[in-house]
Amino acid sequence: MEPPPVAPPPALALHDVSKRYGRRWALARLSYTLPQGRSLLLTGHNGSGKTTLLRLVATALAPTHGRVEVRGNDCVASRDTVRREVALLSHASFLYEDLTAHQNLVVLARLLGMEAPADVAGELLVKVGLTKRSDSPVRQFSAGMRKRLAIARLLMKAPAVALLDEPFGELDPAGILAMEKIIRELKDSGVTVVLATHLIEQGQALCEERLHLQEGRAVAA
Ligand SMILES: Nc1ncnc2c1ncn2[C@@H]1O[C@H](COP(=O)(O)OP(=O)(O)OP(=O)(O)O)[C@@H](O)[C@H]1O
Repeated sequence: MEPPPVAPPPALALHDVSKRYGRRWALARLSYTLPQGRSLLLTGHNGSGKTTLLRLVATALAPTHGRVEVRGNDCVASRDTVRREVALLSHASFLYEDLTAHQNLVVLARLLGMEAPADVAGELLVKVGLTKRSDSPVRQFSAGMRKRLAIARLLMKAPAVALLDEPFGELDPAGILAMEKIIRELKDSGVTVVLATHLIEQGQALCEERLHLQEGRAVAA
């Protein structure tokens, strides 16, 4: 008789995670498991720890105590593996200011070893509604345009886990609709979405699970 199939590791696992900045605990003894195939809405007031948690998962920070795992890989011990699987859309957009939108995406496409970088870049600019400004340098971009270009970068990376920190911030109504569509498409293609937002209605419509933080602890929403 065949042995029973091995269950896939969770998309995300937090094992008693704490993070301290100086004397301030931003996260305190957080444990949580997100099964594969589910998406997570992260809520909480300003300063409750959402960005800190996303940065731990993205391996931009290490926990002070405890362990964070992405698809069974420890975010500290297997940092390079995790980095290949996650992408973070954050307040800092990591764009080359003097390059155009199109050039920014071409640079990334080359780094990722893609064939036809210019074509891939062009298609993504259509998707995020930036074709009219594709040849403008990023330093001339508004906050919302930067957000659109940042999500194009994330899509190009095609991560298994997409970490979205306030993806709707700075976007106009059409941009919010476009972002919702992009998030739905990510989910439909099997990407795990972790979405931190103050727009709870939008977030609940997109995510099956919710984790609400209060002063770095998980509490009932
Ligand atoms: N680099 C840092 N140095 C010191 N303290 C920090 C740093 N980053 C965050 N903090 C503190 O950690 C706590 C959690 O901050 P965090 O940015 O994770 O919250 P947040 O839930 O994302 O807030 P917001 O909704 O305002 O984006 C806050 O008390 C904040 O002041």
